[in-house]
Amino acid sequence: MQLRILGCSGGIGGANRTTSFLINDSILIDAGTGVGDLSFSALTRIEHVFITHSHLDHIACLPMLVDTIMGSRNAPITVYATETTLNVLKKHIFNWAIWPDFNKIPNAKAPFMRYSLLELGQSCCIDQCTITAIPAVHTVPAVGYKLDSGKSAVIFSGDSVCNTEFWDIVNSTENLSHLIIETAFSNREYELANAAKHFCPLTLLEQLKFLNRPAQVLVTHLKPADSELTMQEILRDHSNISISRLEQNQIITF
Ligand SMILES: Nc1ncnc2c1ncn2[C@@H]1O[C@@H]2COP(=O)(O)O[C@H]2[C@H]1O
Repeated sequence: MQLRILGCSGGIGGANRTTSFLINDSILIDAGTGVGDLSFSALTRIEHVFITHSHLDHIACLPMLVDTIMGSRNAPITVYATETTLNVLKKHIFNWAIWPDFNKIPNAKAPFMRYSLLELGQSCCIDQCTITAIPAVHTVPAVGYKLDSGKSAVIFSGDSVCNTEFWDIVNSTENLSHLIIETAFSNREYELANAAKHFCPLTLLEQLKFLNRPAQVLVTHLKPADSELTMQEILRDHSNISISRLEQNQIITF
């Protein structure tokens, strides 16, 4: 199974694309601006979109994805998220003002897009990949995802400062191969990181002390202003962890 990183930046500009990961051809984890680089035919193969939370950098391409492929698929595209996140999408995005309600187009019985509730702790198995919503702590209700092929598992923190339950799940995942974890800001933005409920290297490395499995740690969601500095601070101060920057277009086999 392949996880392709379409975007993993905390912002835009130049080659930066915001969070979106593609599993094989058909499953998206978040729909940030990285989705926009896919070819039209690759877009039409997307069937399932799992959303971590409602922030724009994680959903920016969802409305245009649905509009672009609507006439080219026989089945609706399914958007999975928690109830709160689905309600935000319904009320604030697919509300006819920001974007048409593709859950009612061409008609409510056979729409181009349907919603599927996936609550915290729930799993969904698609094409032999089990996707489980795991706890996240952010400024809006959020989840991370565990992606398990059976052979190995990748855990994605989403936008989150971690909590005990998160580490319990990470540490009890016996086949864990990769942990994708966010660090948006450098240490000089310590206060902003705390206010925005993101990690900076200081808080990330404190939390990584709870990791007791030999997984490859991949850092995501670096804000462009300080991305180099943030990685330097992580690499300078970490100890005994296999840690590197998650790269756009990286392919993780799991
Ligand atoms: N007080 C704040 N709380 C939350 N986000 C903030 C705040 N001030 C600035 N931001 C920015 O708003 C962004 C919203 O998306 P992010 O969570 O990726 O990152 C957040 C920060 O970069």
